[in-house]
Amino acid sequence: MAYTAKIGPSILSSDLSQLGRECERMMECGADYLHLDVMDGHFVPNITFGHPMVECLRKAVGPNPFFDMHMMVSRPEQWVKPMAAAGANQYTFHLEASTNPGNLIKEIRESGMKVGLAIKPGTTVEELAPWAGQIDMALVMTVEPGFGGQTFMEDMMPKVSWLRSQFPSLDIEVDGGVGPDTIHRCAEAGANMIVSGSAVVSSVDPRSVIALLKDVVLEAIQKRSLDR
Ligand SMILES: O=C(CO)[C@H](O)[C@H](O)COP(=O)(O)O
Repeated sequence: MAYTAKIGPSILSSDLSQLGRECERMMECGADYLHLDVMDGHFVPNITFGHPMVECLRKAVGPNPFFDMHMMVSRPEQWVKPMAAAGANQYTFHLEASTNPGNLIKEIRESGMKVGLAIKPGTTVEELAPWAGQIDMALVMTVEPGFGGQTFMEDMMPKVSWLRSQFPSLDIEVDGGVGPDTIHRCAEAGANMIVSGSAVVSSVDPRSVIALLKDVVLEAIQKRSLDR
């Protein structure tokens, strides 16, 4: 099995005036990567930040933390080069926002970033499937994108199970309402990259929450490999 368990806190729910420090805090608490939510107020009804902020963050936290950019934007092709220059490591765009996913995947790769492809709850996994062989990661949204702190949509889990059965070595990420109460369902379905916002960032003990999430996913991966 090529994939492993990785926990990526979403810093959307953190104190945005202290973003650099919050990112460092998450890494010190055992995060494997950082999930950065870019929202343009058009693709989703909320605005966060863009590449100038990512560039500042990169300078603040140094070269190591892996920046997984979740691009909730209407024109994802517009921000590939600026995000690569700002220090992003992975560029995850929404299938719903792209007119030419094949071309965009190529552009992201050429700019030196890994490629993620996200689907909203209303998009079927079969629509993502034609691109799965060309991407590094599939993101199955487990809330409607736009806001942190929403309720986990368990009915998205068949999408994750299907992807895992069809693409055994693909990184599969879940995002939205994931925490200690919902991680078991994600892990059983086959997700290995876990975005968790409020459950980690607002916890009094983020280190323990990250460790718990990771243990559950590692256990599920181990079980799957024994069952094969
Ligand atoms: O993409 C997102 C919202 O669109 C966030 O990453 C997500 O909601 C994480 O926050 P929480 O774990 O609190 O739901």
